[in-house]
Amino acid sequence: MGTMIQLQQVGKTFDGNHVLNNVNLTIQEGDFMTFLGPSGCGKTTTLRIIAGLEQPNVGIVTISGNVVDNAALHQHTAPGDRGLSLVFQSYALWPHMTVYENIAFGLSIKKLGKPDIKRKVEESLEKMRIRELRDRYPSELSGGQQQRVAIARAIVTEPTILLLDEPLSNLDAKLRIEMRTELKRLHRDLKTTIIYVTHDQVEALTLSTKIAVFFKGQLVQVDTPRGLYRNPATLEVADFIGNPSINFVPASIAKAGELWQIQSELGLLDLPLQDEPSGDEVVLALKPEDLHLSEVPIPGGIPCQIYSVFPAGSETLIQLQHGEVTLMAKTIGEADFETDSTVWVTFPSEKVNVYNRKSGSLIPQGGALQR
Ligand SMILES: Nc1ncnc2c1ncn2[C@@H]1O[C@H](COP(=O)(O)OP(=O)(O)OP(=O)(O)O)[C@@H](O)[C@H]1O
Repeated sequence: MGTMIQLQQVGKTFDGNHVLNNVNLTIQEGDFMTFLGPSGCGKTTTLRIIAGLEQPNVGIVTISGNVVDNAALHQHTAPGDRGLSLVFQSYALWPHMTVYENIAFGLSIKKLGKPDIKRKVEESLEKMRIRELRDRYPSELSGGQQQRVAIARAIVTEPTILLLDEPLSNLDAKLRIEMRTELKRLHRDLKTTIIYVTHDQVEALTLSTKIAVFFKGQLVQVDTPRGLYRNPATLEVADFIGNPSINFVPASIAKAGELWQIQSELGLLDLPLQDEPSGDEVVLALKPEDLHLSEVPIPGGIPCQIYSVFPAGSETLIQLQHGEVTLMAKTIGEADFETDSTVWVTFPSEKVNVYNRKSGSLIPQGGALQR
């Protein structure tokens, strides 16, 4: 798999405001790369720069080995000349054309024969499950139906790169999940490189092969969904990923032989770390699902008060109190815990993430051998 798209030190300012700073990113052929981050962090701007709709003020953009933007040389290749079929799902549908005609349009300008066009349009209608809408006009469609037509129109030309900006945002919860399945299958079947913008972490985690996380115009982490979920690179990312939010516990740290001894309200913890902490203050991050609750005292169990219980059908959230520390635990299924009763909490020490308190950066666990 070759490199499809590369951004080197890309920066963008709008009216003197830096909306992208020093973005370095490589997208491989066949990746399903999702840009994830809170509103206004620069995801769409990055996508538009790749498409050529926006010009970076700084940096170089390369597509399939060709430089398409070099800010220093004032070099800019127009969107249509980037040697790719770029398709924005958000492009509006043609109002005077039926669904069928909208989808067929891209093929007819490619001068495909009528029978081929018909077959391909029928296929993409089928894939998006909108066959019954083929003769309607866009004004006769719901927002979600329009989105599905737009995706069908995007995939019918079999582009090498598909750019999708929040394509499922208008769909209701059930349809969203169905369409996620369809998009995932599409990616597998078409082997297209997909770049996908969303602020929905579940969507990012379920669909992508890689996720690029943006915060305030900075690219803070590029990782697989699993890597991102297990080891968020900063406290900010850790706070953003996971529902309910991850638990943070301030702690102090000191070297103890081969290990590091970490002291917090939850007690003492000895961990191997790959790097030296940048000071003696750290923050521990514990995922709600990694906390195990016992109704009887167990060795190493931290006594906690049940503050509140939130049953949610398939899972139960339990808010716990230990001294000044509040913890959220998540268990699968129904759980009958009495409010104000005591439980004993344990967690696997290898699942704990340690962050430098000042810089917010992760100090990965593991000895030198695991580097
Ligand atoms: N044409 C423009 N002129 C001025 N400012 C702009 C322009 N386009 C984007 N911005 C600003 O750049 C920042 C990044 O915008 P961008 O659309 O890339 O964010 P985003 O992460 O995609 O957000 P959202 O999820 O809300 O779409 C925002 O502060 C936005 O207001």
